[in-house]
Amino acid sequence: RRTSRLPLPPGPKGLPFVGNFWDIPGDFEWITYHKWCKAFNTDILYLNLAGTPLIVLDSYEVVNQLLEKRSAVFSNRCLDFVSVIRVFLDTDSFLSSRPQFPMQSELMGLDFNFAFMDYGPKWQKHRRLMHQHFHAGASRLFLPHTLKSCRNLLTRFLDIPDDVLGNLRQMAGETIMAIAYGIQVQEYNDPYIDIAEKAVHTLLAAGAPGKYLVDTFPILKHVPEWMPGAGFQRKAKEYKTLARTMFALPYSAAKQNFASGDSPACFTSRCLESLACAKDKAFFDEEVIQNNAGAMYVAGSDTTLSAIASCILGLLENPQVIKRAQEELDRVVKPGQLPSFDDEGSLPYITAITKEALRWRDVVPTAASRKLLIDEEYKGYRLPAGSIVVPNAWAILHNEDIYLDPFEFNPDRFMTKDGKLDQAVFDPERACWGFGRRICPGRHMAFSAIWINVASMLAVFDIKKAVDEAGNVIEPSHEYLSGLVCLPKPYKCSITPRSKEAEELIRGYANSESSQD
Ligand code: HEM
Repeated sequence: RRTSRLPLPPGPKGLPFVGNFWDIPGDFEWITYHKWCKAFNTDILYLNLAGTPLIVLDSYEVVNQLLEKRSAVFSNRCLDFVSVIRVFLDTDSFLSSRPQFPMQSELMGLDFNFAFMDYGPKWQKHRRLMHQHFHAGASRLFLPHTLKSCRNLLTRFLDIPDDVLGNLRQMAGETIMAIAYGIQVQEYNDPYIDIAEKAVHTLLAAGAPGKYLVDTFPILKHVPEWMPGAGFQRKAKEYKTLARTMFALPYSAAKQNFASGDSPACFTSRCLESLACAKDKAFFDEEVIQNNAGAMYVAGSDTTLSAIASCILGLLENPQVIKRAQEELDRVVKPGQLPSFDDEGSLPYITAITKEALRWRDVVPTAASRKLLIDEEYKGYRLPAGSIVVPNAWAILHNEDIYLDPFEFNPDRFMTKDGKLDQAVFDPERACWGFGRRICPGRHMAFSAIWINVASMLAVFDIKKAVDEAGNVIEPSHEYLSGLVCLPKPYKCSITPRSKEAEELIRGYANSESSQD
């Protein structure tokens, strides 16, 4: 009752009925959210999406208070009757649910992807299994797969130096197919990667709140497919088939390999093995394994590709960073060898570059939205139950009070004068993987993949801006595709071996691998 008398957070005034629906841009909306926050001098913004409240959290402080430290917020009011009930009912989940958009959950039938699932026992089952295999220690068991596809990437850059995004996409797909299913994909036109790519792009396209009109006006879900303007119904049907095939096809191949005893160590084989154990049977089943493996491709392929592609863009603009990184690599990595994960502690500058890439062009700028389950209060404002809550990670990672010149790619910001990682600087990993209970469970694996690929590419390649036939430098456009995951548009650059020895090193590795196969 008390909360209902409080004012809503500030925000632009909307029109009757539609509210701010037409004010929110379809692309890069997090930039507009941040501008509004500045204009209203607030870090918590209220928008009205034709009746559905949308709340933007624009600073680390507010995100931390609401999504991470809820227990602290509650301990301030520990005698409050409602708080006590919440603790008993585990409504600690009050901001851990996802908004359910009719396009995704009902029409596309994506409830089997746990990244989109509502908080509850079903989500917990999925999350627990994923955590078991991907926490900091466990995910190290998959590093050999990550290393192998990284080294294959180096060979691809020798053979097709122009196709930056294509090569990175193949590397990311190869890594996940090996880790999730133990499948070694084909070098070109792999059927598993092809179907997964199609499905992922359609899923991510439907991921942003309000992308489809039916998300704002759910009544439209009853419009029949044949009606003019019902294109979304046909799209949804097409996506549903794609996504289901993507989840089922590689899983059944992995299961067959497991049954024939021909399965390399991977997530699926490990889970199937432990399913034989009665204790594990109680908390997961085959459906959970299949859903988790499929979610890995959806959540882990374009994200990893985007981070490395952005990193290359940052390096192209800053040749001095490449020079400093190569000096470090030449000092640490023994001649005739490629970087390995054992070198991580001795290559702080490569770690700084990886962190800067994750900060500079934040891959998931609005993390992933949440649904507020109960009326809440923050700094004297009322946050109504049912609100879509958008944590603006981009605003945190580009906050001038935290980072000097936040739009510059500058890994040196993470280094101390004596060449160590500066622990005093706000770590972008506190925002780029999301927050609280829904924080990215693949973050350890993803960080390792980005780190080893950046280290290895810099160790053996010179990376420069491309030059056209007349000798003019081709400036990369720095254009991005906006979406739940932000991806750079294809760009040109020059990636050439640093020396004859570097080329031989890459080829030598590829030859030794193929003789082992
Ligand atoms: C650069 C790479 C990556 C980035 C930037 C990234 C970022 C994120 C973010 C921001 C979220 C939303 C968190 C939230 O709601 O607060 C998320 C969720 C998720 N990520 Fe990642 N991710 C990456 C790679 C991966 C990889 C490699 C995997 C799998 C192996 C993965 C699996 C997931 C899953 C399953 C979720 C949903 C978690 C849930 O809803 O409980 N991600 N990720």
